[in-house]
Amino acid sequence: MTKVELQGVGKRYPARGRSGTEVVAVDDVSIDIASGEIHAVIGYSGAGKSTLLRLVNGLERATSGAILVDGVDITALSEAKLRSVRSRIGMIFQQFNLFHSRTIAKNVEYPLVVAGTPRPEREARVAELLSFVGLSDYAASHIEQLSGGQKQRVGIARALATNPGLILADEATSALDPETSREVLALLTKINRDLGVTILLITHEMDVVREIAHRVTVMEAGKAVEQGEVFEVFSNPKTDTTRRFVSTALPTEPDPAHLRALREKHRGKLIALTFRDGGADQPIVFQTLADRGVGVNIVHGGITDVGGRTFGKLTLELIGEGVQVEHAIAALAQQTELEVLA
Ligand SMILES: Nc1ncnc2c1ncn2[C@@H]1O[C@H](COP(=O)(O)OP(=O)(O)OP(=O)(O)O)[C@@H](O)[C@H]1O
Repeated sequence: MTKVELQGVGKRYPARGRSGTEVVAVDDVSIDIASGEIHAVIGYSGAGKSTLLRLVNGLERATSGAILVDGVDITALSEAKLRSVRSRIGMIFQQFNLFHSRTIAKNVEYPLVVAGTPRPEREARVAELLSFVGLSDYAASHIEQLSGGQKQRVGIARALATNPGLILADEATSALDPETSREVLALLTKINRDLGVTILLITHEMDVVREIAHRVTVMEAGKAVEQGEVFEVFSNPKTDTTRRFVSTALPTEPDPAHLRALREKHRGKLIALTFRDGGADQPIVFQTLADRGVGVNIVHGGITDVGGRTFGKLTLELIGEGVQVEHAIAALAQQTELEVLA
């Protein structure tokens, strides 16, 4: 279990050539990652996620701020001391970064060889790791004989070899299909839960965050623009960037063009209701409408799970006499978050 604290971290790259300008890849980012937490950093291309990850494993030096790994500021360490910190950090990559000329067992064994672990111990550990990731039968196979999901399992076994307290995952599932992604995410969840390993992952996929992260930082142009528990951040987004991520994976309100199309088709009053854990649920809403003799069509949206909690938006068409519909809207507004759309 490892705790990571980023305190006002910045990374600037000097201008390239005469006419170039300095690049601020990471700009005053602070993140507290508790021991045993799965923390996701989400952002679009160029937001600074990869740079941030390289700063945490010490492959690059921050130009400002402090990065404390279990209380030790790695920005101030010598290269030799940094290597020792790095040996307690496992890395997982989008393109797996495996040795194609070696067997699966040899790939997993590699960090143990580097760490100087004696051979009998290494062999036992490799067998244990392959069993943990469900690849015991593939020890003697070569990388090209494996599917993408299996390759990532080898990557994960290798990352776990030296018993790290922290795993850094760089777009670990971006190269995989949705089904295989879910299996790999389930394995990461198991590692976190059963072994207590802290995980810092970077991604541009909202589904990854929704499925496994406890807390999230949204990055944009090098800055951390939102941060907190996954449910809190995504059920109540404050920035356009976060709203755009939410709309890729969660049912939200129709955009203006879609709303116009809905309006063409549905002549009744259109309202959007927000459902969240602890709030009014659907039976109450539909009962309220039925009690007032108001008919209803669900025309857009859905309900899903965010960080293990219910969240969603439904756009409804209300059908009935004007005054009944107005009364129904007033009653619903008492029970749940409601917006009259058109
Ligand atoms: N070594 C470097 N030298 C100069 N600029 C760099 C360097 N590495 C990254 N950058 C710049 O820093 C910014 C952030 O890049 P970074 O790769 O960290 O973003 P990202 O969010 O990981 O995006 P992607 O998912 O596309 O990798 C970009 O403008 C990028 O061009």
